[in-house]
Amino acid sequence: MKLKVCGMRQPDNCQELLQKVQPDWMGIIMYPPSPRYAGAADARHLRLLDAKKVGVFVNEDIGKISQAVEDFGLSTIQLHGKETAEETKRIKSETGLEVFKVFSVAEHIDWLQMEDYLPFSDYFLFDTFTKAHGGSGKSFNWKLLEEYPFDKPFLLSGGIGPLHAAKIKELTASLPQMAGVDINSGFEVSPGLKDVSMIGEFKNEIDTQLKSK
Ligand SMILES: O=C(O)c1ccccc1NCC(=O)[C@H](O)[C@H](O)COP(=O)(O)O
Repeated sequence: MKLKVCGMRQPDNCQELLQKVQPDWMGIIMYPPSPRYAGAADARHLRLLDAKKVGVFVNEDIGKISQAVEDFGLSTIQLHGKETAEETKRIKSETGLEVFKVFSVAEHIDWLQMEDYLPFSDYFLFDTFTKAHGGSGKSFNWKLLEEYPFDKPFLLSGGIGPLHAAKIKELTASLPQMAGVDINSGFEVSPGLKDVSMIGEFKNEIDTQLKSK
């Protein structure tokens, strides 16, 4: 089971996470209003980290995305706003990087609107709808994913905490397209600072329960 730890920023915290947990991806928030926003000063140390780094963008200009790819040494672009399929296509082709397209879930999921994104997204990511776009700490109704109609792998996100390991196991057993989880505020000491021990325990738990992924 793949693990993305989002909202990383502080040098010691990033190093500790990489040494002790080795997540598949480390998310860096490129959206200035977020309390987890990482700016130019953070790029100086984040660019040196030997990890797959996901830049999380909200309706961002392609020029700024390309600059951030250089400044932070990104491996992956996460599009967390209302980016169209055409914009997603352009960002994918201009950067040549892995792309996660996010769909924010409120009461229901419109599967049809996702079809256009299939060729330009390496993973879909489902997060809880919030006016702040992400990092809400709230879960959506995961049962909605039982109707997931595509082969495209996806990551589950939104309000995941240490007590969700068993529930995640149940979900992934019936949904092989669920490739992993994205965790954030449920494992924080304060915005942008993670409790690495807690993440390590959670990873062990989902890995033992999900040996096949
Ligand atoms: O984390 C943020 O502050 C954030 C702000 C704006 C857009 C996206 C943001 N986070 C992106 C993520 O991938 C988070 O992991 C995801 O929203 C889940 O967060 P949480 O509900 O805190 O687990």
